[in-house]
Amino acid sequence: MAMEHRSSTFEFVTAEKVLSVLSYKLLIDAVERGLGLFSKSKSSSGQDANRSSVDQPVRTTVAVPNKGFLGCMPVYIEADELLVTKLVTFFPKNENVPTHNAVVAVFHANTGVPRAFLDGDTITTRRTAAASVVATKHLANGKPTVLAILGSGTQAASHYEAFCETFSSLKQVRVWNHKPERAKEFANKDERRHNCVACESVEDAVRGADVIVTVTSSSSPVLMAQWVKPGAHINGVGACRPEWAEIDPNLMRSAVVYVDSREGALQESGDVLLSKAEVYAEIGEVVNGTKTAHTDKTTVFKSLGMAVEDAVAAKIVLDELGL
Ligand SMILES: NC(=O)C1=CN([C@@H]2O[C@H](COP(=O)(O)OP(=O)(O)OC[C@H]3O[C@@H](n4cnc5c(N)ncnc54)[C@H](O)[C@@H]3O)[C@@H](O)[C@H]2O)C=CC1
Ligand SMILES: O=C(O)C1=NCCCC1
Repeated sequence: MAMEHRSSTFEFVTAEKVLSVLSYKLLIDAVERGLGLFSKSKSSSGQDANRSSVDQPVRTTVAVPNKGFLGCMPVYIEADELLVTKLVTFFPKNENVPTHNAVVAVFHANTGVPRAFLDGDTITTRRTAAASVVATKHLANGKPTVLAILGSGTQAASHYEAFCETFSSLKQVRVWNHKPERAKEFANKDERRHNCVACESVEDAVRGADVIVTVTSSSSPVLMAQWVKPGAHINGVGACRPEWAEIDPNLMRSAVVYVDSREGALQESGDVLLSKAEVYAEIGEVVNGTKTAHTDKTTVFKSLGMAVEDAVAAKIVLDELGL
């Protein structure tokens, strides 16, 4: 009987349904608030009326040797009564199926009963780009006109969309891929990409760019310090393993480094760990006004991805669909 009750109470929300309601307009504001709540939860005392309680341990992973990993990303956000976990796999060598696959499970916070399961690929794709937009809004030096994207996969596409939608000042988007034909395919995908040009080298793509996004599956640095314009802002989105890096260690050490979670970065980010760069702040601390946005300096936002971002995205989907 209990099983019958359960199976009739939770829904599976497909990728199509998620995409139909998860707009960047809603998502960027929600992710910004989520990042702020996450950083506030650790900095204020239990007596503080403005305290927010977000319980989000660092992602746990199990490896499948020479293939990939399964990550488990739980969170509880007291303010929203959200009890959520994402299960995500990353198999970078996949050829004919996506490299990332995920489901997001939402539970009723007062009973622990399952409420809904959502396609997690679409949530991961969009909320990651939304987090980069939030960091760029706070850390870019003025209105960006040139964006460089290194990598041309799923995240490249979502970052392209989210950035073009948010920053009307953008005049040119340059894209690079280690397989040049893939950069050309990306730039020529459809007429909406009229402002997009494929570049032969990373240097051609990033020279003079105001904002750079690294979204590759590379395990060694692709973005070199000497090519980056002083004052540029970089969103480092790939390299989610402690032994992987996408960004020149000299660039990591000379830039002001922001992260999504300090604890996460110190466990998972090869860009931070291998370079021994100092982490200046969490981006949520900038959102909360407790740390400075050094917009006049070269800045790096090292993003690893957080459950709090998945949870606020899931909330938008459930609210919009009335579930
Ligand atoms: N920070 C976050 O929240 C998240 C980070 N990611 C990471 O972002 C990166 C991109 O993810 P997706 O676009 O979904 O993956 P994808 O598999 O769709 O694209 C990967 C891109 O990297 C390129 N690439 C592969 N090997 C390379 C190499 N050795 N050098 C340079 N480029 C190489 C591929 O050609 C492709 O353009 C991955 O590292 C992924 O793990 C993904 C999701 C969330
Ligand atoms: O936050 C996520 O989701 C992921 N981050 C790093 C790569 C796997 C998925």
